[in-house]
Amino acid sequence: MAEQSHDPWQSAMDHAVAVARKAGEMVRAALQVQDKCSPVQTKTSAVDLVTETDQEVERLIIQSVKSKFPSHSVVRRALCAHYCPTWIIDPIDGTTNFSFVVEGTRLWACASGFAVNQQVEWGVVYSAIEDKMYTARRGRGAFCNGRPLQVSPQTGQRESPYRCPTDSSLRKVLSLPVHGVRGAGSAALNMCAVAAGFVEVYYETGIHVWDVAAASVIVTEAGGVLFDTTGEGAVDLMSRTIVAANNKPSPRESSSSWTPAVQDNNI
Ligand SMILES: O=P([O-])([O-])O[C@@H]1[C@@H](O)[C@H](O)[C@@H](O)[C@H](O)[C@@H]1O
Ligand SMILES: [Mg+2]
Repeated sequence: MAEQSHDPWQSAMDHAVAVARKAGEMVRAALQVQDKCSPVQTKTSAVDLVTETDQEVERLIIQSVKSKFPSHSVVRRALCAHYCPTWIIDPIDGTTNFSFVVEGTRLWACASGFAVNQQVEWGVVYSAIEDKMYTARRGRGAFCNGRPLQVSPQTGQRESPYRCPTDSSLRKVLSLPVHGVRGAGSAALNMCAVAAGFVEVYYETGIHVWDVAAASVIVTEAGGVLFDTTGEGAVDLMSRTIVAANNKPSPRESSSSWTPAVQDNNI
C-alpha cells in the first residue's frame, strides 16, 4: 500500500504499533527456543549483546517499513541529520534480560522512534510479556494501551528508610537521598515507568540513541522532562547520557526534591 498523504506520520505510527505486536509475538515465541536467545557474534557484540531474535526482528521491521514507506530510513545508529523521516529501532531493548531469561524477565520491549529533522515525532514501545503498548505522538499525549499517561506529581522526598547507595557517580549527578535504586534493564521501559508515574527519575550513561528515542517522546508527552546528566542542558539523544524525570528541580531544590529510581549500568 502506498504512503498516506493526509497524515503520513500518523499512518507510520499506526504501522509501528502493528509491527511491534508482531515483533513481540516473535520474541515471546523465541523464548522457548534456546538457540534463538543465545548471543551471536557480531562486529559490535563485545559491547552490544545481539541474539538471532534481535536480528530477525530487525529484519521484520526493516522489510515492513521499506515496503510500506519506501521513502523512510530505518537506523539503529543515528538520529538522521537531514530532513529524511527516519525510524530509529531497537528490535529488543533489554536483550540481556531476554537472552539470559532472567527470572521475572518482563523487562524487554520492542521500540521504534520516528524522527524528522532531528525531532522525534512519535514513539512506540511494546512490552509483549505484559501486553503493554506505550505510544506517544508529539503534541498529542502519551498512552499505555490507549489510557493517557501522566508523570508522578511527586516533588518532595518520600518518607523512606532507604538511602542512596554510596556510589559517588550517582551522588554527584543527583545529590540526593533516594527512596530506592533499581537497575533492572530496558531503558525504554524504565523511561515508560517515568511516563506512567511509577518512578520519578531514570538516569543512565552509556546509553544509545536507539535505546531512548522512542521513549523520549513518551516521557515528554506524559508531562516529564529530559535533560543531560549535568542537570543544566537540554538532552542530546546522541550524547549517550540521559535523565528522564517527572520534573526538573531548580538548583536550589535539587538537594532534596526528588525520589529517583535510577539505572546506572555503565559507569
Ligand atoms: O542492548 P539493548 O538490550 O537493546 O539495550 C540495553 C538497555 O535496555 C539497558 O537498559 C541498558 O542498560 C543497556 O545500556 C542497553 O542499551
Ligand atoms: Mg536497547
